[in-house]
Amino acid sequence: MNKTLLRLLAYCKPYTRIILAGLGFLFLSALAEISGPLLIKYFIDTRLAAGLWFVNEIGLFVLAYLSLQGIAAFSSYQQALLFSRAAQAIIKNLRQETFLAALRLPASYLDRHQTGHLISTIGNDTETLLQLYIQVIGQSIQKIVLLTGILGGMFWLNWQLACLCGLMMLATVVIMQIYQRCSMPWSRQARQCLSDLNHQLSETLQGIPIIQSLVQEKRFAEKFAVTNQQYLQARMKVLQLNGFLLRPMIDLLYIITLGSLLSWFALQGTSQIQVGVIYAFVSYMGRMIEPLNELTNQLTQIQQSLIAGERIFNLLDTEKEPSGTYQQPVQGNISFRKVNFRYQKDGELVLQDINLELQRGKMMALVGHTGSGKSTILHLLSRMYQVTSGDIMIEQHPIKEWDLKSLRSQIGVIQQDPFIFAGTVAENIRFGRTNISDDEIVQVLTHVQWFESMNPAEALSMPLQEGGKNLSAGQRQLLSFARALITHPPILILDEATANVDSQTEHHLQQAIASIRHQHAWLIVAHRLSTIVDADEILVLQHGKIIERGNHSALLAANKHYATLYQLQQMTLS
Ligand SMILES: Nc1ncnc2c1ncn2[C@@H]1O[C@H](COP(=O)(O)OP(=O)(O)OP(=O)(O)O)[C@@H](O)[C@H]1O
Repeated sequence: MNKTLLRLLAYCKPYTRIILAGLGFLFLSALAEISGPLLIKYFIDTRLAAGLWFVNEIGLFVLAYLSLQGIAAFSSYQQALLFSRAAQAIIKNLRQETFLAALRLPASYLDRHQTGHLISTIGNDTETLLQLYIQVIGQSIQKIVLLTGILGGMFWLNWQLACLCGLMMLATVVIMQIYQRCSMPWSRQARQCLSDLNHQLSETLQGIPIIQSLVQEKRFAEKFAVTNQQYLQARMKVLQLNGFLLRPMIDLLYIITLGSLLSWFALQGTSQIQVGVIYAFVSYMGRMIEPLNELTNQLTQIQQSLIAGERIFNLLDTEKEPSGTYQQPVQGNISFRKVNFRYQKDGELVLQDINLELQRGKMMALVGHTGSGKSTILHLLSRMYQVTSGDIMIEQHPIKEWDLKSLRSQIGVIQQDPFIFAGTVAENIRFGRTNISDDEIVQVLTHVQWFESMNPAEALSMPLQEGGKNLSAGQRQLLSFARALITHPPILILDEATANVDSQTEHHLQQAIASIRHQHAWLIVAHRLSTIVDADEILVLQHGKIIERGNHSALLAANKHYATLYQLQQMTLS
């Protein structure tokens, strides 16, 4: 059996009871369906053909037949209900598992995969699987049981004719296999197109302001239309294969079998074959075509689900970020030893031979041209990526041996463009850390000068829109400062953290930083050199290498790269 299918079926385990109850109803429904024609056959052969008409008996036969139909309908409804219940619960678990897996994806994975594709997997693919659980577990089993029962009933009536019908079913399975082979690539393409559509949608929605300001709506609409068309073509191809190959072939088989049966009956004459048998066979053939048709219809759906399952398992099987077990309160002692790093395995080295030492109470600044590798050093320290070679030591312990959660909770990161979640200011600062009190939040907001721009009484409960759209870029940075500072992490990483605030606010922030400077180890990236002149050490980076190091006055005295950069900025300012 298909590996993905087996793995998907394993998710049914916690719901074995519900599924078994569903199976019970399913067998009952199939039994009732199969018994109907046998009852009529018995009535025709033993009563009708023999001319025995007893009104009481006819009433009993009618009642029995109607009861069988009632049982079949009720059981069928119950089994559908039970299987749907199990399926919904399984999908809920699977969606949660996929979301959790997405939350733990390493940064390197996110670099290589588009967000829209992930949304598609968590949203669309799990929903597609719902059909698999309802149809495979529920309806397909029901149809297969029903077909097997019908075939059994046929064998009991006449084995030669039953063989003929069995051959028809065998031929149907072969046709289904061929169909599956032919349509699988198109089904796969359809899912990929759907995923691409989601990706384009998410990217476009995020970029609407820039698209509108550069008047690029038409180009984006055309790009979307191309993928949309490809999706339609792939879906149509599957439908065409279904309509032109699968359905006609099965219908043809059915007609041939039915024709053969009728010819057989005509040749044999009613003397040799009871009329009841003829009725039962024709009735069974009629009942056979419906589940066969439904099975073929479900085949496309099942195929889509298997592809969706493959995509979900690819996400679930993605290697998690490796984490060590070492845990200890961090003091703020950091060292980089001969660190080399590349983002992609076969990519260029982005950092080469990086050596640095930083202690609590000290401030180190990284400066250099755009793309010189400053942010990458910060990413490595917060263990978003692993070094290619060399070592990063925290408290004399290799960073790879640290427990990731413990390490990250002791590092505060303040970014240039921090992400703000929809919620209140207080919720964004607290960020799930329930031990933080409102007073502490007010304290930290005062510290970062937040109340300069907002009334303290309203600030905490102020609702923030998704991405902090109702805040200025500077306010978002202040909020990010508050979020990082509130837990007093021993290590603080600032990546262009004051780039968006005005000079006065920046001055206040500098004062705030100065007042707590001795409590943390600071690693700061700044383009505005005026903000880092009092750093204990400044590293100047170029093409991933440290080309100069020293404090501000030493670097000015050296009159090299840093001095030129500084003088250029001073000239621009004046
Ligand atoms: N996720 C990534 N995948 C691949 N390459 C990356 C990735 N992030 C950065 N790079 C590359 O690594 C190099 C260093 O980037 P980095 O962001 O560290 O530079 P930076 O000095 O911080 O630049 P800036 O001052 O513009 O922020 C650049 O060439 C960049 O293209």
